[in-house]
Amino acid sequence: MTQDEMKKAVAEAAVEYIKPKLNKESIVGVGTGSTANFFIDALAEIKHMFDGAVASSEATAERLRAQGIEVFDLNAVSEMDVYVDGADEFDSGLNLVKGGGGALTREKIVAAVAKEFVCIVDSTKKVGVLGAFPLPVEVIPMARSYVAREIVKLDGMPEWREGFVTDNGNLILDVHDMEIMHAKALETQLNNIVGVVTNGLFANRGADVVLMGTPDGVETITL
Ligand SMILES: O=C(CO)[C@H](O)[C@H](O)COP(=O)(O)O
Repeated sequence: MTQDEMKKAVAEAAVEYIKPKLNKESIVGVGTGSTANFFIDALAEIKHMFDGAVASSEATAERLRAQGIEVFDLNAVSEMDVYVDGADEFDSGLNLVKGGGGALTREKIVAAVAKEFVCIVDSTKKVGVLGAFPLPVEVIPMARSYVAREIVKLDGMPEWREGFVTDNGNLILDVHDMEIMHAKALETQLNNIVGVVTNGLFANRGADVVLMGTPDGVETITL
């Protein structure tokens, strides 16, 4: 099975988490990236079961609309049962590193609103210790150098993702050489640096379920 086939399999499995709409509005939170794109394709097949979606990026919003799925402003949504998104890494505690596509802040906001976060990954994303994938940190442009210096004090090696601007008009520092032993604490510590918008650690609100595509099929992992 190729990596793409594993991504497609988990995306299709995630559709099972969409509850049919009963007497209330049913809005699905949708992540960003190649695995999330497979999920959007799978969602399009069951459009009749929900009212619309909240997108975690402009790219996702465009793809949802292209599939005929209505995109809602998060401010107009008071309740969301499920958020489905990929990840760059996950560990056995269902802590995640996300933001390879630069959409981490909106992803974290939509995940925060959802009752359940279903993370869809292929087996290459499973790690013993987070941090081999450079940890993205979204920063306000004028704070870039200051935040980079503060990250160096935390033993990280920040690299400016030059030329990339987030959907929020900010910049990304990718932090290399972090062996993340205390994900929750580091997530908070990075967020406390003035000028940081958010960082790609999803530990204080990690995934509730990870669906992992393997060559033998989809594994469901919960705590
Ligand atoms: O966090 C993300 C985007 O900001 C993605 O979920 C993450 O990068 C995984 O992407 P892919 O599904 O393409 O491997």
